Amino acid sequence: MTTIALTGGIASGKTTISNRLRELGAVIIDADEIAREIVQPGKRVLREIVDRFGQEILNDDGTLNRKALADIVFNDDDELRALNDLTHPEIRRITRERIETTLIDDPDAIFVHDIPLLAENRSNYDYDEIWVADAPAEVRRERLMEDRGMSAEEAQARIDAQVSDEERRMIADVVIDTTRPISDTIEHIDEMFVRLRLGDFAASDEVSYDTAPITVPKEERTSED
Ligand SMILES: CC(C)(COP(=O)(O)OP(=O)(O)OC[C@H]1O[C@@H](n2cnc3c(N)ncnc32)[C@H](O)[C@@H]1O)[C@@H](O)C(=O)NCCC(=O)NCCS
Ligand SMILES: Nc1ncnc2c1ncn2[C@@H]1O[C@H](COP(=O)(O)OP(=O)(O)OP(=O)(O)O)[C@@H](O)[C@H]1O
Repeated sequence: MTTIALTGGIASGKTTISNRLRELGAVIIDADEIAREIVQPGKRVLREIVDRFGQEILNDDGTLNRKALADIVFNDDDELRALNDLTHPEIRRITRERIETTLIDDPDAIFVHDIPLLAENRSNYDYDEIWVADAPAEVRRERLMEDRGMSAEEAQARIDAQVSDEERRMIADVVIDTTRPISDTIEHIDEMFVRLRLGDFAASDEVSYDTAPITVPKEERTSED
């Protein structure tokens, strides 16, 4: 088994990269997808979220009103922590379960764990390599406004809820520059996948996840963050 963590700030290009890796034969475990599954109507985690945040975060049909919840949690660190405490243990449990099930069927699988909050949570997984999709916050803010119809304030609030680009790069074994044309990024991914198949890992002893800081206070971030 080979395990790769694919992380990056919001709108950094992770999904574009993981779609290509799936085409190449990797098994993708997508944390955002699992996070959506656990808040479907009838699930325990959704009930707990309603108990904590109130009926206002539900749509009329009983599904989660994602924008209403996003407006609350991405503007208040305590509320975000409360949501994370309700969702992250279950996301971690399902992730482990998926890895174990896949391993039974395919012990040689190349796993790619698409995990946006790896640096934030210092998630305790043992990866062969950590790949970071990297684009400056300004570029990602524009993408969120253009592609996802967010206001500048909404986009900035999401970016501010995450660690800086610099902190993410500190835990990287491989940095993937996603400001380049997508075809260049795909070519880079294809080359790295060949390397993985050969079992030739880029992990450097000098990159130590354990010594990376967890956050840089907002006021100390540089404009490139
Ligand atoms: C608040 C919610 C409902 C907003 O939903 P929405 O559809 O607008 O966003 P979506 O889930 O598609 O996430 C998009 C991106 O937002 C960022 N993001 C999401 N949750 C968080 C969080 N808790 N902290 C920081 N960034 C986050 C990530 O970069 C993610 O890729 C949703 O993000 C959520 O339930 N978050 C808590 C679960 C979680 O932490 N998910 C992240 C992966 S583990
Ligand atoms: N070189 C590139 N590599 C990857 N994505 C790129 C590149 N250039 C532009 N993009 C664009 O960046 C946008 C964000 O990409 P994507 O949806 O893959 O990000 P993401 O990290 O999965 O987002 P989220 O954090 O919301 O899950 C997409 O519109 C994608 O087309």
